Amino acid sequence: MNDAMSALDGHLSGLAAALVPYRRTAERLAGWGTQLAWTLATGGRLLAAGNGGSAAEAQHLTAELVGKLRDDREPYSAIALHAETSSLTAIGNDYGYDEVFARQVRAHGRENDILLLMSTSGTSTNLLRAVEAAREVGVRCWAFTGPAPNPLAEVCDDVLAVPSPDSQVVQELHLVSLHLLCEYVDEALPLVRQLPRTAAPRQRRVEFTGRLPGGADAPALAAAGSGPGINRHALNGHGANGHGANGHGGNGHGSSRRGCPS
Ligand SMILES: O=C(CO)[C@@H](O)[C@H](O)[C@H](O)[C@H](O)COP(=O)(O)O
Repeated sequence: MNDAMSALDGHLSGLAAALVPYRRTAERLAGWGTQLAWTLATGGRLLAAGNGGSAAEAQHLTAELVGKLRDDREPYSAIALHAETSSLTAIGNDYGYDEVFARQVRAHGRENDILLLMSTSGTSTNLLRAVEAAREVGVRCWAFTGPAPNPLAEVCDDVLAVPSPDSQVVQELHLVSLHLLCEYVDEALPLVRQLPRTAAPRQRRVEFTGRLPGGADAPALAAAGSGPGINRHALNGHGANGHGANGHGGNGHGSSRRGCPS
């Protein structure tokens, strides 16, 4: 057997060995698809990031959502953070490479958004910092990683950990996973479009302690029934908005799940 053939056989046998355990862990993608469809259909956004080969995968995913997977549908908001080259280089230059995603999460992330991080090792510091930033702004975190346990898997809300010791195989199954995720999003969209739109699009959580522009304060509005579950910690800078109140306060962990059909 020549070298080319042994590389071929070695690679394919590594891929084949990972498929059965991958099949089990990938079952979670159907639920992720429903949650992501709900997020996107209610004005939320997907933020995605990775380094190197995983950056290309993250960018592939956002392209499927902003464009389309297969059939025509409305475009959805999805940003690959590493592809923001001027922001990436400026933040890297001014704050260090560990901050390149975290600062963008603080800038773009809103409640009801999802951050999907891709990493073969699960140890990249800039991704771990991005999770910390997501906690601050109430964005839910998912990760595609290599084998668990790993640090990124530990800190995210959910993880798809590809059970292969080969980072190339991990990346290849991440590509399968992002395609599946988009398939599940497209499947779920007709269903979630029928649900009441309870989320406020693009709303940043802001601590609010003073009076509203109209003169009333938040507890008075809540007592008057201005919005079910109104939460003064979830008010935006323009006054009360009952749609943005989730009743979870500032826990930063999955607080964007209000009404989500998970
Ligand atoms: O594509 C590959 C290896 O397959 C490389 O470019 C790889 O993505 C880079 O070394 C990354 O920096 C690895 O980061 P991570 O996957 O461990 O988070």
